[in-house]
Amino acid sequence: EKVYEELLEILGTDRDVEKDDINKLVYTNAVIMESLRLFPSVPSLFRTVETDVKLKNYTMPAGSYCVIFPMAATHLDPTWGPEPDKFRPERWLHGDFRNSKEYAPFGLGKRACIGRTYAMISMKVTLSHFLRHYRVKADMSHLKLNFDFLLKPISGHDISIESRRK
Ligand code: HEM
Repeated sequence: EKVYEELLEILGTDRDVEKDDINKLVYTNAVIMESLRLFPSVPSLFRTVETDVKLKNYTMPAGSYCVIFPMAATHLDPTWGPEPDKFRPERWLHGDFRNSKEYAPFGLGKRACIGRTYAMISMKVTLSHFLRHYRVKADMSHLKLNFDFLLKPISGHDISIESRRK
C-alpha cells in the first residue's frame, strides 16, 4: 500500500511512467531492493576455477566449480541492521547499502548482470502499472523456499489479487 501511495503521488492514477519518474520512485525502489535481498532470484554466484588457486589450507583445483557468494548468508548478515530476516524496505531509505559488499542479487565483478539497469527500470514500470490497478495480498507464513540455482518457492504461492476499480 505504501508503494501504491507513492505511485499516486508521483504518477497519479493513469499516467505512463516517464524517464524522469524512475528516480523519484524511492519507496518502490526500496521495496524491490528489499525483495531481492530476502528473495534473490539467483541466490548464489558460481565460477569455474581456471588455474589451481592456492588458499591457506587447501588448493582449489583447475576445472572445479565453486560457489563464491552464498546470498542466503550475506543477505541476512547483521550489517543489515536490526532483524535482518524481516522485510523492511525502510532500511534502504535510512542506511546506504547501495555499495554494500554483502548485497549481490545481480552478481559481482566483471561477469555481473548486464541487464541490471534494464531489469530495475522494467520492474518499476511493471509495478507502477500493476499496483495502480490491483491490490496484492500475500500470506508468507507457510512459505518454504529451496535455494537451488534459482530460488524456488516449494510450498506454492498464497497470493490474492483484486481489482482496485470495482
Ligand atoms: C531481477 C532481474 C535479474 C536478476 C536478479 C539477475 C541476476 C543475475 C545474476 C545473479 C547474474 C550472475 C552474475 C555473476 O555471476 O556475477 C546475472 C547474469 C547475467 N544477466 Fe541477469 N538478472 C536479471 C535480469 C536480467 C535481464 C533483464 C537481462 C537482459 C536483458 C540479464 C542478462 C544477464 C546476462 C547476459 C548475464 C551474464 C553476464 C556474464 O556472464 O557476463 N539479466 N544476472
